[in-house]
Formats: sequence, C-alpha cells, structure tokens
Amino acid sequence: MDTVFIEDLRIDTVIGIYDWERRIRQTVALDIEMAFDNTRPAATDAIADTLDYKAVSKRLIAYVEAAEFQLVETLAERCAAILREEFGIAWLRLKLAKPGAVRGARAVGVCIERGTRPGG
Ligand SMILES: Nc1nc2c(c(=O)[nH]1)N=C([C@H](O)[C@@H](O)CO)CN2
Repeated sequence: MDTVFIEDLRIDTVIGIYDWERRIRQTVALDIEMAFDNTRPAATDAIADTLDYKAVSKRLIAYVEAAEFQLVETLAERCAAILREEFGIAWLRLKLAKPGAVRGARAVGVCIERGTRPGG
C-alpha cells in the first residue's frame, strides 16, 4: 500500500484539561500516514493527480489553530474526520503528540487508525 505522509507538523493550539491550560497555547505535533495510490502521479508528474501534502497541512493548521479541545483524543479524531471527508482518504494513521506535557517524557499523546486499508 502506498502512502503520503506528513511528519512532525507542529501547530499551536488551546488543548488541555486544567484551568492553566485553557489560558495558554501549547504546541502539538502531528505525524500522519495516508493511503494513496502514488502510481498515477508518478506517471503523469502532475500535482493535480497527487494527494497534495501541502494542501492537507494547510487545512490541518487552520483547523488546529482555531480548536479549543480538552483532550488530545478529540482533536485527533476531528483531524482524522477532516482528512477522510474532505480529502477522500480511505485509510490513515494519525499520531498526535503533546511535547513536554509530562515531566520526564519527551512527548505524550495518541495514535489512531481510521478507515480500511486499500487492498487489505
Ligand atoms: N489520555 C489523555 N490523558 C491526558 C490528557 C489527554 O488529553 N488525554 N490530558 C491531560 C492534561 O491536559 C495534560 O496534558 C497536562 O499536562 C492529562 N492526561
């Protein structure tokens, strides 16, 4: 299965369950793998035939910057829904990390898979 990926997309947002977290912006980092048949754009060499990772990134940046969720689970789920509904992605894996949220850990967060892998 082919994929298009976005790694370590860092976006500032309001996220967290504590009062102090509602008053600040924190950085979340997204790693995303999206199923996509890359044979066609490879043959045509045309951006119109791709899953445009810049367009996907810009959409997620706009959404996450405006979001104000409490849980990383909710934000991850909403991002996955946007990818599936607006970009027609059949399967994706999305990791949403909150760097520095827990002392002693580089990052904490969630990883979700949604949809069905093409051909499997
Ligand atoms: N599974 C989760 N656990 C926790 C979350 C969360 O979003 N999902 N959030 C917090 C706090 O906001 C934390 O990040 C502040 O340091 C705690 N646990």
